[in-house]
Amino acid sequence: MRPDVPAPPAEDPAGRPAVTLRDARLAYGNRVLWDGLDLDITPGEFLAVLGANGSGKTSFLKVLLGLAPLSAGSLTVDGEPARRGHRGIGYVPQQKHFAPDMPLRARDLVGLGVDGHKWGVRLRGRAYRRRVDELLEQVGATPYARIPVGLLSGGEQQRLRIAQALAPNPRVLLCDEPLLSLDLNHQKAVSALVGHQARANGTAVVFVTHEINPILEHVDRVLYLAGGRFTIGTPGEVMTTEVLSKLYGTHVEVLHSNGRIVVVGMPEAVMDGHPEVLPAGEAA
Ligand SMILES: Nc1ncnc2c1ncn2[C@@H]1O[C@H](COP(=O)(O)OP(=O)(O)OP(=O)(O)O)[C@@H](O)[C@H]1O
Repeated sequence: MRPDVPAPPAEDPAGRPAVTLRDARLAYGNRVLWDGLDLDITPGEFLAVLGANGSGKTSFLKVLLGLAPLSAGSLTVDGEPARRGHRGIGYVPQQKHFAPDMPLRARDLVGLGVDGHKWGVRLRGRAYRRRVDELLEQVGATPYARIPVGLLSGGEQQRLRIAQALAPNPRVLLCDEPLLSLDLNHQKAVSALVGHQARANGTAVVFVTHEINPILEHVDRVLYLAGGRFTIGTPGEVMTTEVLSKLYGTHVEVLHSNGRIVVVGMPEAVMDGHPEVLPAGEAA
């Protein structure tokens, strides 16, 4: 019988990036979300994707998931063209509640991540149970392991989704606002868990968020999207008044206080999700 616990991702002998985008463009009609995007995400890197509503953060993940085709340019994920159902990708979708009558306990949901979503009768050994227990423990879900998922709170359900996505030890982990509806302690715990997944297991993390502060200590680079433009760099390089003002095309103020970053004065048109009012242009 094959072991139920996945092995850590093998070192890539070629040292190739986990994700490679070249001259990538995504546009819906004449609305350009980004253009000329060149990006290598290396194994173990933690990339935060930031931007206002409608700037294209979720669309970026959809492209990596093979759910939306690039309008131009190329993309490989784990050395292959992006495609649906890639086993090397873990995905934490934007939060949706499970139906109250969903016939699945919390530990069963996490177990689906461990044994590859295979339905039907399976012999599940001690290694499987140990891995599920470990994941439940890591997200603080042990106390509700036997409760049907539909009866859990939004935050409790979210922690299970994170455990499920981490279960196969993915090469690439895509997270779409995973901290929404988590309290501060669980935001910290989940951020640390995802950060640890990157460092310890070489998983490349792409983390979409409106709020960089809870993940700041784990982030290597930021991809900041705004008004059809983007900029990429370390948080220290990107989160400055000068860089974000250039990106938004108007003066915004980036304040640093007690280790937190606050962006003040983003233009209404961008915050309203109508980025086409700003000219699409080159990367800042
Ligand atoms: N399939 C589609 N066809 C046309 N337009 C789309 C499609 N998918 C997304 N869009 C548009 O692209 C823009 C970016 O959407 P996206 O969901 O990627 O934004 P976001 O940055 O994740 O926003 P939010 O922070 O509100 O979740 C939006 O204006 C959206 O309406």
